[in-house]
Amino acid sequence: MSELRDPAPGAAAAAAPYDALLLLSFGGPEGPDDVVPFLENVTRGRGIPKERLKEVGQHYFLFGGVSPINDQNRALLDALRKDFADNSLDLPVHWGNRNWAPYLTDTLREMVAEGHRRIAVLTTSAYASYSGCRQYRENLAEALATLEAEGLAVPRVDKLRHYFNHPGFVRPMIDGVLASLAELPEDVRAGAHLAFTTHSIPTAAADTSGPVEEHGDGGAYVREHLDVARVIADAVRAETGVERPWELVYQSRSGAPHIPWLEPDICDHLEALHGAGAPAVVMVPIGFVSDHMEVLYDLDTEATAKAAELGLPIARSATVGADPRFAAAVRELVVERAAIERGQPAQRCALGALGPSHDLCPVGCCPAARGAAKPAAAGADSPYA
Ligand SMILES: CC1=C(CCC(=O)O)c2cc3nc(cc4[nH]c(cc5[nH]c(cc1n2)c(C)c5CCC(=O)O)c(CCC(=O)O)c4C)C(CCC(=O)O)=C3C
Ligand SMILES: [Fe+2]
Repeated sequence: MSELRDPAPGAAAAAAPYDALLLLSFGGPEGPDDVVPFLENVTRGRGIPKERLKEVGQHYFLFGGVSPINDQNRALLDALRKDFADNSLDLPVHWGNRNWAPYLTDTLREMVAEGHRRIAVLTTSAYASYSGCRQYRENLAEALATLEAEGLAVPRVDKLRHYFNHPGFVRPMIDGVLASLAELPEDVRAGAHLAFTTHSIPTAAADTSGPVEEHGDGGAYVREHLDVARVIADAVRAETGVERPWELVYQSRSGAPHIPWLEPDICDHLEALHGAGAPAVVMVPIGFVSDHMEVLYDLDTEATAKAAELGLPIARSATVGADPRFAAAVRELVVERAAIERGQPAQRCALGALGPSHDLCPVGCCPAARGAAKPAAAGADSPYA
């Protein structure tokens, strides 16, 4: 079909050397019978207490055993395909997950069978950290090793740079905060605080997130989130003319209680804000790409119930999801990286103070906390070209 279109001059070559994009995500259960096996996939070898697993299973059962993440990814696939078609970027988009069907290895096997050899990878995780970056790179290496063992061609996979500060990721969230403020009762709107939230991770993982020179004191993970929070808070102030207190807080902690994770938790934060007389709060889930379970349960259910109990007016702003500006940002990231791989100049958009993130994770980036180091693809230490 694509041969029948009349591409804009140069557009057909804009993705070269890439011949496909892979959307790489977390995966989630599609019904009640999937919940326990899914949780086993997620937590294999990770030392999550049984009690916590039972509790998280309940979150999924509350939603009929269906994770919202799969439909979110289907919507993002549609948005990407539409954006690429509208902009004559002739690049097929495939989808594979770490923890549930469609599994990454199966998707890569199909892509190889279709003849794809040079694949750009977009993960549904915007920031540096072991869980959000290296673990996906390990999953890619494991999948490539499986293909190799099956005697199949091993494609080259390049992970697109972290997009936490890309305007196409940040601007929809700014609009989301403005919309949430408008939803609050008028008498508390001007005094509303902003609570930026992200996934808590062990402090040891935060401290070693990002390239080695960024390790220490929250590492790249905390620094990147603070930069995005500041950009959004500044833009909201510029738009509303109101200076609002804001803070970066955390949610969705798991792991054993004696291991320190990033704090404060959103629920404790709401309590503290209420105690200090804050009239209202907007929760801004900057750490998440779509409205998956962490957002729908931990914020929209648990934290929202906490606020109701306190009598604290609260709103939760939108994640980017399948926003067309995010789809366009992904196209820009592909075209940018493709130019770099061809040795040509590229436009690298970024808001905030940190600048565009690296293309290739350097050696020592986001190490795993436990066990021997596993091979990781799409980085300077990749065993694959
Ligand atoms: C940084 C980060 C992100 C954000 C970046 C990104 O998006 O990748 C994220 C996203 C997600 N996490 C998800 C689900 C889970 N995460 C868990 C456990 C953990 N997450 C961690 C970190 C992160 N997780 C960590 C350090 C653990 C401890 C165990 C380990 O070291 O691996 C567990 C086990 C039970 C529990 O919660 O304890 C579940 C079920 C889903 C799917 C939701 C859905 O189904 O809609 C999504 C998008
Ligand atoms: Fe998680």
